[in-house]
Amino acid sequence: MLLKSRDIKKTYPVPGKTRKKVVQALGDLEIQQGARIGLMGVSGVGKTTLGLILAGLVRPDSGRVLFRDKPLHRLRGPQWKTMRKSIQMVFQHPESAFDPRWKIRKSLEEPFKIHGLPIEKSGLASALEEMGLPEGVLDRYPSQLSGGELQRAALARALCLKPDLVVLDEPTSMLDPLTQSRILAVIQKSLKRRNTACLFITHNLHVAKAVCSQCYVLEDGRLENLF
Ligand SMILES: Nc1ncnc2c1ncn2[C@@H]1O[C@H](COP(=O)(O)OP(=O)(O)OP(=O)(O)O)[C@@H](O)[C@H]1O
Repeated sequence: MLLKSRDIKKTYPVPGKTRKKVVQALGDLEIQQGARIGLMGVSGVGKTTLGLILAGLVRPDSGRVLFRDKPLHRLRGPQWKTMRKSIQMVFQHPESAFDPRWKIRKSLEEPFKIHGLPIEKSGLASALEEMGLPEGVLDRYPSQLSGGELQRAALARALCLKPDLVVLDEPTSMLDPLTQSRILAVIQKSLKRRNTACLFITHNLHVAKAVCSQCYVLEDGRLENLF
């Protein structure tokens, strides 16, 4: 098993109130190597929170996340670094995922530097090209790209690291329907080629059915199998 979570609970402070906001994902969620798993649920139910926890970016207050059968949030040193490279997340709001002071090239190169991997210049350009973006995008700042272009640059950045799992949080929400269907096809091809698993967070049942072989719904703090 690549990743497994059980009975996740996370609380957030609410400004001006003593009672905290509780986000729960009770039950099991399992992701096998190469699987395409959907996650649906109404707005505010906690899908992004669960995605962040599964990607190792937020620590739950209670519950368990196992990455390759080891407690994810207890990994340290080289094991933590390996997990950080193996699990990538593409955020719903791509502008928050790019440093506004950096050109796209630096943002795409940075993860390679962090993980001590060689940077293939042509690799970056072809990752962008795969997402329908010209190489010239590398020399632009995030503010010089549209929301949809940034979203595609974020997908290129995550996938060119060849992760084992990518958490995609509404990764095509800013794209027009035509580009959306093209990019969804590209995402699926890329996942299949590298046997990359994905957790696909979406509000769109048609998209979930097109992309995923299995889909969970988070409802009233419980994970249920939708299909
Ligand atoms: N950093 C935070 N601080 C305080 N509250 C937060 C924080 N992040 C999320 N929340 C709250 O936790 C709840 C779950 O948020 P989350 O973004 O996980 O939901 P979601 O299902 O992804 O929603 P959407 O479909 O609208 O993106 C919401 O009520 C939200 O306001």
